Amino acid sequence: MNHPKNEWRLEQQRVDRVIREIDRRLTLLNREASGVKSDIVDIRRNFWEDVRVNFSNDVEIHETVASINQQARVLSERERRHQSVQKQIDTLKKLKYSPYFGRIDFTENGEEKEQIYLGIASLIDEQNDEFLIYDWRAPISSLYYDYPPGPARYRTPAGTIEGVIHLKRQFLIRNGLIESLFDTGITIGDELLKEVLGKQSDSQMKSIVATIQKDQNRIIRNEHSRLVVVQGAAGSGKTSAALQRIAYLLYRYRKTLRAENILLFSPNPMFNRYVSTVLPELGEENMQQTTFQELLERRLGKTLALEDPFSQIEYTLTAINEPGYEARMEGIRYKASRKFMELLDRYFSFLEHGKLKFRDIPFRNGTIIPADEIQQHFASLDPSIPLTNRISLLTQRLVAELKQLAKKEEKKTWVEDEIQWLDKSDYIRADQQLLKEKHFTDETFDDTEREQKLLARIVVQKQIKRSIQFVKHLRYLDSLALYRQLFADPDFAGNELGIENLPEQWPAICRQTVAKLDQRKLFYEDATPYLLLKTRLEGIRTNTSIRHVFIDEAQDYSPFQFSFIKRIYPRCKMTILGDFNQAVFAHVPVNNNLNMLSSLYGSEQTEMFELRRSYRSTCPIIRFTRHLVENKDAIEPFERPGEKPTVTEVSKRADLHEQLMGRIDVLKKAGYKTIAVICKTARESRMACEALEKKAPFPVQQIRKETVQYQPGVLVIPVYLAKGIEFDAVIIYDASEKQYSRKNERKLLYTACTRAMHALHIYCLGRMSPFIATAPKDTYMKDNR
Ligand SMILES: Nc1ncnc2c1ncn2[C@@H]1O[C@H](COP(=O)(O)OP(=O)(O)OP(=O)(O)O)[C@@H](O)[C@H]1O
Repeated sequence: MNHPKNEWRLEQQRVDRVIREIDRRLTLLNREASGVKSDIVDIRRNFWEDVRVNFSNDVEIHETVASINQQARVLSERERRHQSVQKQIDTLKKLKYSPYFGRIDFTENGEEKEQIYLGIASLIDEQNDEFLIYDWRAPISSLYYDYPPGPARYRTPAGTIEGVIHLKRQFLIRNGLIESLFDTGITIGDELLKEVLGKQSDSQMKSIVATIQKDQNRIIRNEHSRLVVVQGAAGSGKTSAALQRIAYLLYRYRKTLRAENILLFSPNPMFNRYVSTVLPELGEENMQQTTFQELLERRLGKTLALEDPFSQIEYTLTAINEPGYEARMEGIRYKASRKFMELLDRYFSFLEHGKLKFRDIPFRNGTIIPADEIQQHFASLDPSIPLTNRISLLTQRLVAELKQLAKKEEKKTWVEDEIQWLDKSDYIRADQQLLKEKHFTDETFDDTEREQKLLARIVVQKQIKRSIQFVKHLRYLDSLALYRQLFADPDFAGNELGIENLPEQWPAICRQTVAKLDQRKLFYEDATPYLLLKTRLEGIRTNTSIRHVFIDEAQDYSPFQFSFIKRIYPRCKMTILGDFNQAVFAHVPVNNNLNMLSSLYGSEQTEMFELRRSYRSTCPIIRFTRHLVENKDAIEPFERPGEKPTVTEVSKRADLHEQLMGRIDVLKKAGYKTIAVICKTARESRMACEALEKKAPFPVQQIRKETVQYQPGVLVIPVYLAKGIEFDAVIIYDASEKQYSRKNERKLLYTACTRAMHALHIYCLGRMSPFIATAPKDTYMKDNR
């Protein structure tokens, strides 16, 4: 819609007025910040002068401690104030650059018309209490995202407010100047969105605050469900909605919720960095981020070498001709399935009525309580007591026994030898103890003997402490041996647990698992089931400080993994986002979907959302990529113009590399900032990178699983590491039928192609993949060389 010049001028005048107000505030806040800062410097410099220090007796010590605490409190109050002022300054600076992005004129029924301007934070004119800017998260702001002009309503804590929107205006303001201004009607084509999406990417994700879509807004503002599940097409804004939702929750619950109470599970370490600028852009601190692998490593400790998911996927894609491959694949799928969960349940019941496995309790270089003695103690406990309670009782008993045994040890000769190696501080401790007991007179025979006894106790305590810790941490319980027992005899599950329908290759799966465990290594697929068994026996260390968990790329998680996360964070709400068309891990069944997640908290506590419209790629790219999946109708393109993807078949690898170089050159000249050559595996990626590096007059970045950050430019990456990330231009290194024709490779190819924002070029060494061949011919341009 065109705007009369006058209208534009009036809006710019308002921007200028708001910026003057921001400047006034900034001057005041900067003054306050420097005052508080000099207070802090003064307090730090004079800390010890202002504290009264006297350690001459108990009363003085007490007063000294109180005085130090008082001074520390003053200091930390000033530091907090400084942080808060600094945060306000940072937000105001962002507002100064771009005060707002939207306006609605709204008449609440029975009230006067109001102009509402939306930005990343609220700003009130202190003279007349007028809202110059409304925070986009304020209740009234939802009108902007939810309705076109016409009747509209929004919810507030006090009830629903109804009225009419007369005008909905979008702005692009940079550096205080209005660059564009659109009024949106009911028409679909969203000019601002087109403009935003048409931009080049860099290596960091952006906030979508100005153009949040209605269906995304429902996810962002959901407050009632314990579990929010989002199934969304590639590029439909799942990650974006998740990050905006975090910002929303931080605003909505600002009195009780902090960024450190929110945890995001990311697909890989590079993704952590990729999304890390979104919340700061909105004036919020970043939530905590982790990967499931990090969680496993923290919980498993260093006792076992754990395979990572990328090594597992690399194996599944490259080891097809190796012996044992089929068994391992079947094992990966089975160990992630509900059937295996049932098997573990039965095994747990079996253990409740049978024997556990124990380790000897160590003391010095030997054993103080052998495993079979622990087994006897355990057998003597009443079997009707629940297993975990019996384990607690056993632990108490063992600790008591260790204390008894320690007394006996004090009399042994090794103790005398060790007394001479004690520290000076141990002698002082013994002397003080004697003094305290008021038995120390002059040098008497009795006192020397008492001192020897005390020193003997100190020697033994130092050693026995380790054994007691060993028991208290339940390391005497050999959970790994119990997990191993499941596989040690392939008939065990059938005969002892009554499990039918074991996988066809169960004996081979058992052999592989045992062989791995005996090397003190753990396949990735064993890690979560093993931890679940371990925690059911030993109890679980829960984390109650986390109140919201977000899981992105959730299609790659198994039911075991969701259960495990739920057990660790028992109090939290969860937001789970995924796309089953991008399930690239071998454990995910081909026809998987996220509906099964409703069983996690029950359907009444769960809300499911679907995002169909894909924003990342141009319309021609989406028209092509949606044919790579089976449910193409669940993907709708956003009308952004661009070139059709190209598909080129070449017969020789040398020609392929030649062609890639030519293509990269054209893309660079066209101004694309991030150009990714996407390979199927890390192995292919290494080879491609070496070949390109030899020819390229520019740097080529090879992305490995350890990579945490990439720079704009040319990069070579295996598809499973590109999850969640996007690039201006994507080149598929080799999409031939050799590479992508099995069922599970369809989703891999779809994931790779959907990383492209503006340009997609597919190369095939030989004939193209059947997944491409079945796409309508008019959705791509074919180029035969
Ligand atoms: N409402 C929106 N306004 C502007 N840009 C948007 C919007 N929604 C999504 N986008 C853009 O679309 C792209 C894809 O978004 P995002 O990465 O959040 O999608 P996704 O569903 O997580 O994708 P994938 O499943 O492929 O990882 C990003 O560049 C994002 O900024």
